[in-house]
Amino acid sequence: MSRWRARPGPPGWGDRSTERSVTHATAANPGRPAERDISRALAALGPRKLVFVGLMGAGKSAIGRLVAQWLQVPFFDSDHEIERASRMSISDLFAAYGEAEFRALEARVIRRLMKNGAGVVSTGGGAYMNEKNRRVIGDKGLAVWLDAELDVLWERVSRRDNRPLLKTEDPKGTLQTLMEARYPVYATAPLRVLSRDAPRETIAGEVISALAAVAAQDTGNVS
Ligand SMILES: Nc1ncnc2c1ncn2[C@@H]1O[C@H](COP(=O)(O)OP(=O)(O)O)[C@@H](O)[C@H]1O
Ligand SMILES: O=C(O)C1=C[C@@H](OP(=O)(O)O)[C@@H](O)[C@H](O)C1
Ligand SMILES: [Mg+2]
Repeated sequence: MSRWRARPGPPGWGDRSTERSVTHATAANPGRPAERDISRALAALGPRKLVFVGLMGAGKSAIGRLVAQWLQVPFFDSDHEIERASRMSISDLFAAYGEAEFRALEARVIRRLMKNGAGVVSTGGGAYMNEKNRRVIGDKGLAVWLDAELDVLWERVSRRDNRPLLKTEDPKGTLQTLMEARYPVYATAPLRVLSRDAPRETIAGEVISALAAVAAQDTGNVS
């Protein structure tokens, strides 16, 4: 058994059906899950990073930030870190140096972000396609795939033109091609949550539940 696993809890621990879900939402924290679920999620995470993967527009950056806020752990967005380090926007980086250079920077940033204990990392949509990135994420983190249908992604990404890979004649078709190539790889992530046309708090709450369920499963294995 690895170090980070949760210890057995009191009777009823893991039997979600017998417990009422008490929400700890406040005006400052609308939709925040019950403290019990937050604790379970943190126990499952241990000293690792929760790493959001998925296609552009899935909500990795938005949901990742909210989950980190609820768990009260540090939040990092790999694209933001790349922009900070290079002092360029992702679009300018692609234009000036090309995708290969961006991917090299991305891999370096991800390796760095996976260090130093618990936290949440939102990756850019291409990061999980790199085998080395998947390895470091698997070693030091727990990946959650925000799975979403094409129309949901398209509705979100078409609002802004900050995604260089979509600067094509048929951006929706490009998104679909990326889906076909990438979804089998995203599907190897240990956790999956369906990102859809629902409030951010709903999706973030389902991420917390998915993490909490990891703790419950582990507890079930300890006897
Ligand atoms: N559940 C949601 N409901 C409505 N809008 C959302 C939801 N999740 C994300 N968004 C919005 O969709 C856009 C893309 O989200 P973002 O977090 O940038 O995705 P990603 O990082 O996966 O590309 C942003 O404007 C974000 O605020
Ligand atoms: O899918 C991709 O290859 C990319 C996704 C973007 O991040 P988001 O997924 O956060 O939009 C960003 O890293 C870059 O434009 C490339
Ligand atoms: Mg993002």
